[in-house]
Amino acid sequence: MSDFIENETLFTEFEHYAVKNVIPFFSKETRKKFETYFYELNKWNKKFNLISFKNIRDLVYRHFCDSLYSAKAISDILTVYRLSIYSKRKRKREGAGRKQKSAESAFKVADLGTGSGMPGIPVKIALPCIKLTLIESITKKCRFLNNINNKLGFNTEILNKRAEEIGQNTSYRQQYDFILSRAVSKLSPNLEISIPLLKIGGYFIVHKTKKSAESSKDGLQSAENALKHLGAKLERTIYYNLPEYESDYCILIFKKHKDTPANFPRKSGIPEKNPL
Ligand SMILES: C[S@@+](CC[C@H](N)C(=O)[O-])C[C@H]1O[C@@H](n2cnc3c(N)ncnc32)[C@H](O)[C@@H]1O
Repeated sequence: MSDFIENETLFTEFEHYAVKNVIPFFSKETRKKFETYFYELNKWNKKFNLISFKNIRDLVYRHFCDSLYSAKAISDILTVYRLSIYSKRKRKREGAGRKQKSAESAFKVADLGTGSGMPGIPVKIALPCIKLTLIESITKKCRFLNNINNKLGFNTEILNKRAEEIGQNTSYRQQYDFILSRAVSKLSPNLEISIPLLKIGGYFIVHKTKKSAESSKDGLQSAENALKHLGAKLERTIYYNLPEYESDYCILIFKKHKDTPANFPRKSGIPEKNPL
């Protein structure tokens, strides 16, 4: 019972924080889905060690809240193009045309190196109309992803493969509007496995700490060559803090402006071992 009250209070705090700082729309359904994800992650993590978190506050703030900043980045980008992703329900009520609705729900988003679903699952909870693909090379994590996909009633595509392989497959190459990535690798290899999946004009949204984005070894400076080869440019950086954490966080948003040459991504492991 005390666990239940503790979780209820935590989720109410989380909801208030999210609505004030990250996403404007948090329905009862949104909360229920986050609770289901929280419950399933706690249950599976005991057996399969899918993700590290110190306690339940850490799971909710450092993982869920942080992931929601990817949803904010997507909706900010779409707002610039006057395509509010939150408006689908409102337009439905108002009886808007079928053509407009199908255009909005056609955004294809992939989370590359998603692990136990972050940031992809929180983003799909916040923005249910996106078409989501989760890419993860470890099978036990994909088993969890299949389970949570069913529990949440989503029709997410789950690819249990290396991103290098997917990036050379014509069914996936240059097919996505947004690629998301969090804690997968250093910036240059992360760009090499992500940018080939984007359509021209698509966005790569990557979570970093401010410190790592600015570091000469891992950060933006070290990725200049990769960006030139891959045909992408840094468009924008969003800085933010998370409640209870001292680090400064940021999201780097890159835009793809031309075709990626056919030799990228290179074979599995090479982008990491021998960064561009
Ligand atoms: C540190 S975890 C982060 C997981 C998740 N993004 C998060 O923020 O909690 C990195 C994940 O990326 C996956 N990964 C790393 N390189 C990959 C690749 N080339 N293709 C597919 N998955 C990859 C790993 O298996 C691992 O599950």
